[in-house]
Amino acid sequence: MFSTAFLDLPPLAGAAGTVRLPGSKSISNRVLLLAALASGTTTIHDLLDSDDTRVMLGALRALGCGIEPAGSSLRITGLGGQLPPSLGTTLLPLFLGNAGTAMRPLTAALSLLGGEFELSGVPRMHERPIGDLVDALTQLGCRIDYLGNPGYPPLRIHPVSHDELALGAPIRVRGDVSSQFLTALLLALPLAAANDIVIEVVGELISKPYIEITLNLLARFGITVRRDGWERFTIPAGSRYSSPGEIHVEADASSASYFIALGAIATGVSGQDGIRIEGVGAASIQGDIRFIDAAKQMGALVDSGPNWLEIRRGAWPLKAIDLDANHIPDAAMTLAVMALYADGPSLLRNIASWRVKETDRIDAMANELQKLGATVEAGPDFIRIHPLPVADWLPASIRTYDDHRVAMCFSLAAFNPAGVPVRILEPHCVAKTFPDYFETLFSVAEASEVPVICIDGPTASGKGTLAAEVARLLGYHYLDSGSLYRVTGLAARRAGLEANAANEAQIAALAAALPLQFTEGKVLLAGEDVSDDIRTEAAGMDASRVSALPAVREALQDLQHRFRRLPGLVADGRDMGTVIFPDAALKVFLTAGAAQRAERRHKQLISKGISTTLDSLRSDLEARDARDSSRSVAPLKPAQDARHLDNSQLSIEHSIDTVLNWWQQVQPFKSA
Ligand SMILES: O=C(O)C1=C[C@@H](OP(=O)(O)O)[C@@H](O)[C@H](O)C1
Ligand SMILES: C=C(OP(=O)(O)O)C(=O)O
Repeated sequence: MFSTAFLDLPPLAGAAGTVRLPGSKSISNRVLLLAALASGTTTIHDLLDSDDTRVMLGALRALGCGIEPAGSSLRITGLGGQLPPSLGTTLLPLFLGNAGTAMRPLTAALSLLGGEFELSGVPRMHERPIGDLVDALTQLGCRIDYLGNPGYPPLRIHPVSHDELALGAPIRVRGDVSSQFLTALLLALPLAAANDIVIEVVGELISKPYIEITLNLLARFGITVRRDGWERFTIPAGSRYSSPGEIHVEADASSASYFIALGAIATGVSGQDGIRIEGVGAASIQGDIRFIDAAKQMGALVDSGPNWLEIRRGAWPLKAIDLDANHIPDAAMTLAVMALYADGPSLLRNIASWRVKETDRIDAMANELQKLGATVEAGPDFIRIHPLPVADWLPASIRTYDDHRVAMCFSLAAFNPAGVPVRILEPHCVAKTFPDYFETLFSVAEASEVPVICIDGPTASGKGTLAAEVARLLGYHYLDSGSLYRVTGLAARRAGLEANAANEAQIAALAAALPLQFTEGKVLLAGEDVSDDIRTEAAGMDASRVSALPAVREALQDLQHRFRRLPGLVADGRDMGTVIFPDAALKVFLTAGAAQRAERRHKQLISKGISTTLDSLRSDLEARDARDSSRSVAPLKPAQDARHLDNSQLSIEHSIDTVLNWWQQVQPFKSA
């Protein structure tokens, strides 16, 4: 996951390949709750691991459910419809983040389970309505207090015995603000179904397909709800949750919408065409699978099987769409960005519920689309988006409002024909349902040019620390080119290859494919931390022998180029800006006086228990500088277009700020 303050997406040129998507949020949280209410154990395969499921799991654990890993799956031991006596009458506070699928169903279930609970969430959760559900439950005899604003969480739930509940008359619930209120009642009321329980929906039910998910999963847990249209639902007398034993979670169809759109928008790359999505297919039980119909209407070519989808670009520009999107409220946000690439204005109607989700999504989408340059009209329950001509695209910093879907759908704007980059602020909000969204996008997308920052400089100038930190703050990859010969030497030694000309081709092949990663100050070779192994005297000797082999030098050059991957690279070394990445957008030549560098190295060595003198270190450094800058191959010299940074008197923070400021200066973004 990207935990950076912002993530810059360079203009993306194309995309192709296969993605396997994480589990459905709506299915995961329903199955977790049903497994918790049932007796016995349920093994859940392919469960989503994200903020929304973590808060649900945290709550279930606090309620006394058994939760243990079973390989890559999760085994839940249910409560059998009863809270453990150990919970007693003490107040149990439960924090549910911003998960509607946890807050609403748990409110209903806990009201019927008995016990004292306090349910709260993030500030936005306290602005998301729950009054219609609380009204339905209080009408039944449940006791729920508002701890903040009436109609909204946080809530205090008090115990009531089932004898006190008025279950004889139909329970009326409004369905026109959120379908999750009805879902919550359907999931929880089997707890009290001594007789038939009837639920009547007041007002036009929205987001209907989510009710179908609920009914489908209830059936998997042994409860068959009778349905009369969308107005009346009957939970039969004697209904009991019975675990299916094992259950698989489909991949998330709403998450699939970004990749379906990607297939519709992007041209292929390197001879490959189209996006294949695995884990969800046309037969999905999720309503958002109907996004494929909208995508097809806009021109996408879609093939599908039971558990996969394949999407290719068809019509281009896309065809404008006019759609009642009430049945796909989440995925429809993706259409709003696709509309930028259409042949006329697109209208998404009947989407008033957007205003009470993670943020006011109608306002958020209108604001951010306008920042890209688009003309947008919005009203209480619609949004109309005009396509964006090539010349009108602006490089924008997209505010994400702590809304995962805003972050994900705006990434699609990086495919703009104008070649402008897109900045996504607070990209970590995707953790709500798809923590590795951007990594997944980068695994199939290709940029015409991946940005590179080069930091070159003499030994002990602090370039490694500076470069690694700049990379971390930007979410970029990091290349410590100075360690490459050492790692190659080590890899050759481990493969039993003496570092000599006879083994040159083999060592070069090894070097070309080194599975290397530089993270958190460590050098990882195939995931193993070799930071100390490459610093030994012997490793130094091996390094200098392999570096004398021309084929190895060439292979390492290719390897270094391959570090240039989305979303960007910070490379440190001696010839990054001059030889390896001459087209880098920012080159920094980092220096410090020999005295300061000797002092830093001295401190470093002392801390490792190695004794040495400042004077000898300083003369070694000066001799090495002279050798480095006079050698014929890739001498240490600043690139012509490098910016010089002498950090002799600067703190590391100051150096980092300087480089980041320079980086901002070469970016086209205006502030958010
Ligand atoms: O029941 C569910 O799993 C959901 C129902 C929908 O909410 P509304 O019914 O409030 O539209 C949807 O937006 C949400 O992401 C998940
Ligand atoms: C509306 C959403 O979430 P929630 O389940 O919290 O309602 C969503 O995921 O788009």
